Amino acid sequence: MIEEKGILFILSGPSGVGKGTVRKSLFDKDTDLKYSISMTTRPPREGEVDGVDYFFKTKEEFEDMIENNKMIEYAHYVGNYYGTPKDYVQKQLDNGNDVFLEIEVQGALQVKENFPEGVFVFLIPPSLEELKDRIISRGTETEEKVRNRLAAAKEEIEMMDYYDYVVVNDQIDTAVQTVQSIVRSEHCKRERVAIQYKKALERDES
Ligand SMILES: Nc1ncnc2c1ncn2[C@@H]1O[C@H](COP(=O)(O)OP(=O)(O)OP(=O)(O)O)[C@@H](O)[C@H]1O
Ligand SMILES: Nc1nc2c(ncn2[C@@H]2O[C@H](COP(=O)(O)O)[C@@H](O)[C@H]2O)c(=O)[nH]1
Repeated sequence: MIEEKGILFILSGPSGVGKGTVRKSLFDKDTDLKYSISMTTRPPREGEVDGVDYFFKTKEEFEDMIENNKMIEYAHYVGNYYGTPKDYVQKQLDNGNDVFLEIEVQGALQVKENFPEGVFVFLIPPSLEELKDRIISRGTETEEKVRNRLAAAKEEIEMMDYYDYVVVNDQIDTAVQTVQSIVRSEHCKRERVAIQYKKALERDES
């Protein structure tokens, strides 16, 4: 009997490109995916709920998780820690469920080392001007933070070659459909491989 593990999908890209917007819209359509809620030391924004948007932790709590090897990846991004707790992701994958991470680039590259079979999707903005407008119009960051996030964005965009897919988030509906097609086609691909593998085993046994 072959245990079929779930697929790990990683959506990454610069701050403000629309990762959260795309992910929420995708989850409205694709209920089979499991979203891994990240942990962070940044304070909650207005309307954000602990355990829904993030697990909000103190620096000490976060560092304790790191020391106890309980994170799949983590990054220190523009003044705060962000990371993916290990237990939930591992359990879902072991149960055959597909898991979706929405994380920044340093973390995605760590995941690639430990889960090279993951599917890595990079979201890019139509232009840097549009990226700046999106971060500013969201209204969540101070001027200094916008500057820091844009500086990080320029370095992050250079890393897109490490990803399996690059999707331009110009029109939101098109970007969501593209990510949904990637999820579906990767799923079909793995199912096909599993079927071929089972057939090969059956042939060997007979
Ligand atoms: N295709 C799009 N066209 C225009 N505006 C968009 C588009 N996609 C997202 N936005 C807007 O851009 C802003 C940033 O989007 P969002 O918060 O989803 O980005 P993000 O990549 O998740 O950011 P962060 O990494 O900082 O969490 C939001 O105000 C969102 O409504
Ligand atoms: N490496 C990780 N990055 C993460 C994780 N969760 C979110 N993020 C990314 O951090 C930045 C900033 O997020 P914000 O909510 O303060 O705007 C953004 O790019 C997120 O995608 C994580 O678990 N690991």
